[in-house]
Amino acid sequence: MNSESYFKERERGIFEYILDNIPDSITVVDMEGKVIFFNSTAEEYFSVSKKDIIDSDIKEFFPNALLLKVLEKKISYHNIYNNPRENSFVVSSAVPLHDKQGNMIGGLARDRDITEIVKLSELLNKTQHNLLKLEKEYTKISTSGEAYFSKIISNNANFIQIINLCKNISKSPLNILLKGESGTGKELFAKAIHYESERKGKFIPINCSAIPKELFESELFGYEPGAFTGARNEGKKGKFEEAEGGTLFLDEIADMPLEMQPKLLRVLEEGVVTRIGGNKQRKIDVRIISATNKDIRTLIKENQFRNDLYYRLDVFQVNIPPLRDRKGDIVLLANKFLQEFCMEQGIGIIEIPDDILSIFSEYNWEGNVRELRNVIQRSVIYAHQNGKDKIEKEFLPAYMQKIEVDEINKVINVSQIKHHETGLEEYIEKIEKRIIQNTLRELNFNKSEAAKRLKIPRATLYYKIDKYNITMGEQ
Ligand SMILES: Nc1ncnc2c1ncn2[C@@H]1O[C@H](COP(=O)(O)OP(=O)(O)OP(=O)(O)O)[C@@H](O)[C@H]1O
Repeated sequence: MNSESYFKERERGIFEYILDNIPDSITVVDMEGKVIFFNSTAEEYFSVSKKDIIDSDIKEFFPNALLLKVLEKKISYHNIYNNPRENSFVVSSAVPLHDKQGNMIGGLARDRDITEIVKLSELLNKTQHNLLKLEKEYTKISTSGEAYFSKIISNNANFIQIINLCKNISKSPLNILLKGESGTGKELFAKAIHYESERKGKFIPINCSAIPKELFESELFGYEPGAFTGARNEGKKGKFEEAEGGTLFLDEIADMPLEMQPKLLRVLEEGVVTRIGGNKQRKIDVRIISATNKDIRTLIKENQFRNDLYYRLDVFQVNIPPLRDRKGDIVLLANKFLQEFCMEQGIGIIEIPDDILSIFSEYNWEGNVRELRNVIQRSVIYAHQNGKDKIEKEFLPAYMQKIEVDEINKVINVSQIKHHETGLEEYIEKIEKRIIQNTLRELNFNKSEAAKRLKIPRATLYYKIDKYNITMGEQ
């Protein structure tokens, strides 16, 4: 072999090596359809060996090969989807080959295996389908009564009783009056009762203190086309109609204008509404849950609220206690909100140290759970911005920072102390022992100084040191 043909042969070797190692299959045919090149990837794709196919007619192996069309029509084909074998998918392109003078001398086909992509896309379709199913399930569950009641958390026995009571009455058609300070969770209760009731219609909330007096009637009962200037041409459904088959939540009911009250009473008594400007009576099946933080009986005495309406609304009364009367819930709720916000912000859990919990349990919480939620949200943001993993006093609102915490509260979280398995006496003795030990240690085990500090006779101190088996000196 002369040197020129040696180099040509070598070049061809390198060229073949490259083509054998690309992820696409390559097939080259001459004008008669004889296979003159078939790379290793093609061998794998089509399970045909080079030695069998080279110099053979491509028709014998692939009667529908795209290359046959190229030879016949002398044009290129690009990205043709092909399924040559079961469970095997390729995208093929085939082009004519020309010599330097522009004469067609054969064709080249390139096939890209997309089996994995097709399988992944099938998997994605299946996953999307399942996700859709799960989304539907989730919507069903998350709007169920159980889901709503599980949002109301408490470890206060009285409060838990109230939750259970509400669950029990939710399926009855009784109108309910929820009484409680602002932010105690009245709306949360109203929603939970509605969803637990399994009433088919919607839950429609309306805040009586937020609607201008003049618009009240049209908001509640709706209006017919052209009922008044500024009315919509097509008329409008009122909240009663929107809540058909469901629940109408009248929040801040005490703020219902006096002149509206007899109209509401009539609807409740007759079970029909008539839109403003119309005379068609529409039968309605709506359960009313109302809520107030005012004492309606006082308003009745002051002629600000109608007695007869009050009795229609207050068929069943639920009193929701303020947060300050269920101190144990403060820690529980604070931690729940903390977790929620940290998750929402995508940050690690921030701790609420005991001294902050002591401030929380000392504070009056006029704004109840809503205020607690806001304080936690604000503190988490400040802690995160300052790169802290704990809530510090300065992250609290200024009015809370001023709160002086009771001495015992500082050491132990009083609101957390409850029945202890050792029994009261033994528990108190443990605390007493710890106080004596700490005082002695602080005073370098000087007993007479410790007795003075603890304001007990020396003999009593000796007795207790003996009783509790307190060792003198650092351990
Ligand atoms: N026991 C509870 N458990 C969990 N979250 C609660 C609880 N009570 C109230 N919340 C939350 O506190 C916030 C205030 O509750 P809600 O709006 O129901 O109070 P409200 O009594 O209706 O207030 P207002 O009288 O001002 O309308 C809401 O974010 C609610 O989810």
